[in-house]
Order: sequence, then C-alpha cells, then structure tokens
Amino acid sequence: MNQLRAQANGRPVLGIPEATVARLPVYLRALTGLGETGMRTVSSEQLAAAAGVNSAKLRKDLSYLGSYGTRGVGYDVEYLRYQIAREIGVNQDWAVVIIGIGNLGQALSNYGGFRSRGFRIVALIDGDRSRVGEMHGDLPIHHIEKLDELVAEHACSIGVIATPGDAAQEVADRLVAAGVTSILNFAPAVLAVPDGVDVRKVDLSIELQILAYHEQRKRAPGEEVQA
Ligand SMILES: NC(=O)c1ccc[n+]([C@@H]2O[C@H](COP(=O)([O-])OP(=O)(O)OC[C@H]3O[C@@H](n4cnc5c(N)ncnc54)[C@H](O)[C@@H]3O)[C@@H](O)[C@H]2O)c1
Repeated sequence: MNQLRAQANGRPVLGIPEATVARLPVYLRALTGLGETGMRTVSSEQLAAAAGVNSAKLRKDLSYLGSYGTRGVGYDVEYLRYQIAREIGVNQDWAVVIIGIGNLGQALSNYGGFRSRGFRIVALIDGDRSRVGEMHGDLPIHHIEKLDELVAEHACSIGVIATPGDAAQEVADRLVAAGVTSILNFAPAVLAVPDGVDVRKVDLSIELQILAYHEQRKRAPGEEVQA
C-alpha cells in the first residue's frame, strides 16, 4: 500500500505517501521539543534540521497536510504540532494491550512516555498463569483467556506482541478475533492477518545492522573491524 488516506473532518481527502506518514511522528517529536524551548514559530530549515531531513522534503511533506507556512515567518509551532497530531490520530486517546510480559513487555509497560503521546496501556496479558496478578505500575497481569473481555471493556484497537516468536501468530489470531485491528509486533515472526488489520514490526537488530553498515563505511579503506 503506497498511499494512505488522510482524513479531514472525517472525509478522505487526499493520499499521503507512506514515506511521508512515517516522517510525521519525527516532525511531531521535533516540534514538541522546539515548543518546550518556548519557540513560537519555526522556519522550514530549522524544523528540517531538528528533524534530520532536508527542508525541501519537509515542505513537500507538510504540503500534504495543507500546511505551507507563512513566507518570511515560517510555521506556527503549536498549530503545526496540532495539525500533525490530528493527522496521525494522536490527539485521540488510544487504548493499548500488551501481550507477553517478559523482559520487553515489562519495559514497555513501565515506560511513561506513551501516555503523553496519546497511548494508554490498559491491560497486560501473559500466557503464564503463575504471573497472573503480578503488578507492573498500576496494572495487574491477566491470563490470555481474558483477552476478549479486556479488549471489549477498554475498546482496544491496538495490541503489542512481546511474546517469543513461536507464540506470535497464535497471539495475533487471538487479538484479531478479539477485535484488535492494529498490531505492533516485536517478536521475530512474520504475521498473517486479514485485510483491514495493520501490522508494524519492530526489529532493533535491523536498526543496529544499518548502523553497522554505516559505521563500516566510516572506517578508512583496509581498516579491519575487530571481531
Ligand atoms: N524487536 C526487537 O527489537 C526485540 C528486542 C528484544 C526482544 N524482542 C523479542 O521480544 C519477545 C520478548 O522478549 P523477552 O526478552 O521479553 O522474552 P521473555 O521470555 O522475557 O518474555 C516472553 C513472555 O511471553 C509470554 N508468553 C509466551 N507464550 C505466550 C502466549 N502464547 N501468550 C501469551 N504470553 C506468552 C511468556 O510467559 C513471557 O512472560 C521475543 O520474541 C524477543 O525475540 C524483540
């Protein structure tokens, strides 16, 4: 899928390229940082530098939102932040369920930064009955058999999978059956899901490999990487 549908007043208006959609959270984070320093307006060059992209690309991306800035003044930081947040959907409050409360699931459940970005972790779920009732922050672990009930109770549309890879498909199937339509998958597994369900895969080792690739090219020719 190359084009995502943008919504304005609930109506689909134009296609936003997926690469642009992927950069919107980066702009949002940069704008939040600039806003916190007290900056009221920002030029496309300043925002591009803060976001780590080139300014022509930034202007093109923002034009998809109908945001062109004011010549000689730039963009209103707060308004642009609001526009991007609305486009991404983070002006809403999204209920999130995490499945698999091991090392990673616990770290995610203890991270306080999701809430300020519009994501509320509402339930922690694990397949190990001996973990039921264990508290992380102010949430207890529930057994996976309670998944349907919890998803319905909290109107969860987003599920995070942090189970081992061999359990991930089964967990995804259960999430979909419970009504979850977006899955963030940390497990090393390729998930099959029906149309209408979005899956994003997070793989930190791929990110590290990309860094290693660039690191290798910074070295002088002939310089060996120590194993
Ligand atoms: N994507 C990344 O960058 C990245 C980084 C770290 C870990 N991981 C992956 O995240 C996953 C979790 O890693 P971890 O170190 O937290 O593992 P862990 O073994 O500490 O935790 C896994 C948890 O999943 C639970 N579980 C197992 N099967 C289940 C099922 N069918 N239903 C519900 N819960 C179930 C276990 O009881 C356990 O609590 C692994 O797949 C790991 O490879 C990915």
